[in-house]
Amino acid sequence: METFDWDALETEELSQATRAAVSPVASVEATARSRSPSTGSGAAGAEELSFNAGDFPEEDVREWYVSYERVAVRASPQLEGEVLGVLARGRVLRGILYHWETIPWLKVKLEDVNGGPLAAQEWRVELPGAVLRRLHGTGTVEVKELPVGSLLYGRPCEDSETAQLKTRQGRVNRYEGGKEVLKRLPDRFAWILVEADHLGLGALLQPLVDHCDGSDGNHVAEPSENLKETRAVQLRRVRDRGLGLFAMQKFEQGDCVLGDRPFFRRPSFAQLRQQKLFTKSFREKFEQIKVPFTRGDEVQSHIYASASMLRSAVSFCGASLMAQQMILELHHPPLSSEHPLVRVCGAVAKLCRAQLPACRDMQEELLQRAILSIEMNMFVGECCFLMLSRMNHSCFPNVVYMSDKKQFRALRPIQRGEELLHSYLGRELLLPTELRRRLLWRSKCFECQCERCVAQEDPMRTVACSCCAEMKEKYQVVFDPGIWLRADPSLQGKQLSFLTVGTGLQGKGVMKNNWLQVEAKVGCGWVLLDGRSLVPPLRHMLCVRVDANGQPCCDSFDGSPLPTWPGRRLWHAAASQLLPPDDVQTPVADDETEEEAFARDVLNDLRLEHMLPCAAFEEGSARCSFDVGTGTWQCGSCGQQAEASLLATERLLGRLAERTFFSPKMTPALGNVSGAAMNMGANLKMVKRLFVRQAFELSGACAGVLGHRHWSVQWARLFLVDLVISRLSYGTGKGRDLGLLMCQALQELWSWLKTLHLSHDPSCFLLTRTLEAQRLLGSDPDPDVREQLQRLQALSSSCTKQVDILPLRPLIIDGSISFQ
Ligand SMILES: C[S@@+](CC[C@H](N)C(=O)[O-])C[C@H]1O[C@@H](n2cnc3c(N)ncnc32)[C@H](O)[C@@H]1O
Repeated sequence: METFDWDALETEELSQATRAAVSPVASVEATARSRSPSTGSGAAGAEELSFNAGDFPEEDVREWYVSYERVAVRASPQLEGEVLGVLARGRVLRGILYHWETIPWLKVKLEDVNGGPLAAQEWRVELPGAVLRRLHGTGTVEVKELPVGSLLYGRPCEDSETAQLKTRQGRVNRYEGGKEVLKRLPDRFAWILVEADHLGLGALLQPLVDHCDGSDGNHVAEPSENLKETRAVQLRRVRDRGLGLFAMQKFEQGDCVLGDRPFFRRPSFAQLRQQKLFTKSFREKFEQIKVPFTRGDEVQSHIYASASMLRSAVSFCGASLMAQQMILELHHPPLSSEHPLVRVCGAVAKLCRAQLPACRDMQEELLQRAILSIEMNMFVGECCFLMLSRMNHSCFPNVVYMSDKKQFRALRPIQRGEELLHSYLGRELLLPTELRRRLLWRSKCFECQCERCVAQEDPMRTVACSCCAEMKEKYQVVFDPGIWLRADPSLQGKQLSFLTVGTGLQGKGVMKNNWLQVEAKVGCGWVLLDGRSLVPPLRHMLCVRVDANGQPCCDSFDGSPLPTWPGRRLWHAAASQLLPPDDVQTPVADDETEEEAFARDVLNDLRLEHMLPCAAFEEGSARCSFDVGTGTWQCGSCGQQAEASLLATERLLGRLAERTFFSPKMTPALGNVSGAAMNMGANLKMVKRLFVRQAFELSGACAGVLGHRHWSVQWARLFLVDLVISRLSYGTGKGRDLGLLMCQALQELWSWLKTLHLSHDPSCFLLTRTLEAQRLLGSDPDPDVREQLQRLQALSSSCTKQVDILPLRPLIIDGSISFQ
């Protein structure tokens, strides 16, 4: 789509504005008087139109916004009035409504609409001695002396030792010998036609109304009666959120709700690098910018200055005046905010201004606000919009942004009066509430209050019910020659029967200090599970869990889960298929980082009693839902609460999962990547073997402690799918077995996403992978593979994908392919 050329417009507009501004003020008044102002009737009851400078009573000023594509700002309230500027749809203005021969006009301060804090103002030379100077090398040269009474158009520039006025022609000192040489003239006013029904255009401006959601008994705001809304979308003020966009008509799923043209594009870092702006000393100082970020009782981290902030600073300074003003008008936190991002942007602005010639002339505070504003309002594709940027966020959005078309489409039917909400998050939508809110607070400085974030239950944190599964759990006596079945859970308990090694037992779901209540052929009673709890300890398990086929799932020596335990089975199989045997078995790698060592310790220390029973992994096993308010899990089937200690374990595993699956660590580039490898796609990432092994161990721990429905396990599955797709595409591998693992993981992911009732169809996250899996395995004659493919086909053919939220990540394991 073509971008509107704001620069071209501004040149034209500014030259006209300059002409108007330097012409005598009286000429505007004369024009107005000639149209018999006494015929007008102001919105606030003004009987006469007056264009005198001071006539702008604050009590009559209201907020408006431009609802037509573009509107002209004129020197007088008449269609022939000189055009001083053009405003785009979405601009918000403060002005007073007047009627001029029944036609409504809005009176605005010219400075407000034509540059805002950056606007050039009108100045007059008051005393002799004003000299226009041009910059020359490191100093200035005198151009000419300006006679008393000359009018100038420019902006004060306070950064030099002497206060100056910066005009297009050069600079003029504002004070000489302590006296004011230049005097600023009062504000000028301009006019904008509010409604153009008589021209067949309808409303051009709309009053900015407050939105009432009805919760306080008020009606949902409707368009003003006088000014009928002709647009499908309206801008309103929303409590605690600034502005927001609202539907003025019904939309069906898939309808285009709103499109816009970007007014600003941020250049890529490569483009900036070409300008050789950044010196070594700049870089060093830049890299030191960081501010601590703490939230609640979470571990403290830092917010660092980012390269995108630099790009914002430089591109803002190089943007047209109009674009600069529009950026500053977009929503951003006040500079008084305590949010660390505000301080980081302040430090970046200060550094840029001090060290980059491109930013030297910009006021520090404006630059800080600009960087913040761009951070808050940037869209995919590095664009800023006027209208689209007013859309608020929800983790349960009703519209989705299509970056190729630069428009929003309805994700579901939308009613008239509903707020239009899109998600600022992409794949992060698949994170639990706590993490989503943290991310939004960190990057966009607000506490999300959407229905997903304030819901009592967080389905992302659903875990398997250990109690229910325990009821179905099977055990086997492994201690030779056998153990006693006792009437009570104690060594003093009456001996009921001797159970010989190999005896099968059915768990009753009750465990007390390592004593398990069981049902044996001979009757009910208690057995001790772990011999290590005896005094002196036996250093051996007495009974271990067995799966549905009677196969032991735990090591008979220390009770640790075997690869056959359902919690680990998939991940052990994945590691064996994708990693060389040495990597699966080696306990500690030489090049282990501190972070990796920490993760290993966490996994080793995981308490065995948290490990779920085998039955927890069976189809349809009971689940515990997470209550966000109390931080507890409760089973929907047996009503039992999970152990309180599970919360800390789940948080720890979640933190590791976030680091591991959400932002997989990449191995630094390994030598030269040959042309053949380049064909594999620009985003090919290489992951360390050790990292993959640990990731699978973590996957097993997450699944084994939390069950198959927890978000961390889903991210582990996505990681597995991406690894397998990459392996089947680019490397060598046992295609059939890997293919089966991938198909199963994909199906589980589809079924999980369906249970979440998200706004987006599961295909927005999974279709690319599913189609890729079908393509890669399409020619495999194996009947098991064909059956899996048919299931995937059924999923992919019945979906309504609108966007690709989670693009495929080609992840190559270090050493698994050759670049020769
Ligand atoms: C891109 S702007 C959206 C439009 C903005 N409300 C305005 O007045 O222009 C993003 C900012 O809007 C606010 N915001 C957006 N969604 C919100 C939400 N769900 N809850 C609270 N504030 C929100 C935040 O201050 C955020 O930084």
